[in-house]
Amino acid sequence: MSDNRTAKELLSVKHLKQYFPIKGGIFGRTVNVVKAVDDISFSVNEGETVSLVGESGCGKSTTGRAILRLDEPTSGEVMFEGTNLLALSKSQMNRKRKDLQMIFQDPYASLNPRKTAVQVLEEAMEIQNIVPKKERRSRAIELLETVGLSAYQADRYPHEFSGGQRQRIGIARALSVNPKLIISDEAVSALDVSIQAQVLNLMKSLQKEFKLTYLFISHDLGVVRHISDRIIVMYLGTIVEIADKQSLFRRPQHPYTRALLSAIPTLDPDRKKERILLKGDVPSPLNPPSGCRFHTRCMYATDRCKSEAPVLREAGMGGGHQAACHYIEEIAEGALYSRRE
Ligand SMILES: Nc1ncnc2c1ncn2[C@@H]1O[C@H](COP(=O)(O)OP(=O)(O)OP(=O)(O)O)[C@@H](O)[C@H]1O
Repeated sequence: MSDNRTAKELLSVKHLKQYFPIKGGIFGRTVNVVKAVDDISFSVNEGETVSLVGESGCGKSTTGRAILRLDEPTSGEVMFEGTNLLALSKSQMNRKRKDLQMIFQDPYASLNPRKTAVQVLEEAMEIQNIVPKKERRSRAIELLETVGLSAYQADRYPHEFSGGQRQRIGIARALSVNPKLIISDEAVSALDVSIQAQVLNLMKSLQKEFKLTYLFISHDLGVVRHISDRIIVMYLGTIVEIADKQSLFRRPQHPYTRALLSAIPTLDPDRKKERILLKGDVPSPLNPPSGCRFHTRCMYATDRCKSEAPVLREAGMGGGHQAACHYIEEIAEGALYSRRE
């Protein structure tokens, strides 16, 4: 966990936009645009775990992919150790990828079925040319052991491993190039709950051992609660709230965050909470609502929310807690009542 007094910024995303053109007609013209990520800014400090959460389609994966330039962002800046990644040439960016690795939800899809575990890691080291050829195999085996696999499993193929073990290989592959930042995109979502906990604990211990920084993408607030230092809540391509984990869970400020948190089951009978049901589905990013994007589902929305987009501003008890809502104070004081039956 990072200490704010000594925190050093590793990644800073500024006004990032990712619009995907939708082509149509016989001439393949752009007929519409998906605003998957629409002007978001945030930073991640060295050694920190910052999570991006929100419902499916809110732009979490798109943000991760844009940072790594797996898709070229429409505009904005991605500052990594003071260098704007979006201004690098393709070959400079390829070299930089050593420092920024991504792990995915489905390691089976991202592992070559014809390569053994050890070959997967050797290949990653070869691409980045970081370990002399004759040392790669022993380094790969060492890494497999670091992530909890055994040397005798090194020459097995992906299909010979369980889902959790494959994710461990995915993590070892990311580690094999000595990254500084790991972007984890729903890395434990496909695993059974008990295996999820093991992989999350492994990620935590690797973070300490290798001084890693994580950007952790997940739709699951239970998982995010386990691993995060700070949490960023996204809704329809925008950020609605940023806070450290304790502040977010104890004092959520945005009506959307309140609704998300109210859906987490609690085992404590003294802390029964009222479930806030969100009406309707998430609108399409092809045609996002005017003003505050959440206004169509917000029980507090006024005419102002329909026309004026709120900006992120200090909320709650301060300390970096920010939310984008016109009525943070009124909602907190209970002065605004639900406008919907
Ligand atoms: N290459 C693309 N072309 C067109 N639209 C895209 C593309 N990639 C993503 N989108 C759209 O952008 C929006 C955001 O998608 P994204 O995958 O980032 O969401 P997410 O929050 O990660 O959700 P999920 O967990 O379901 O992947 C969605 O509406 C998605 O359909």
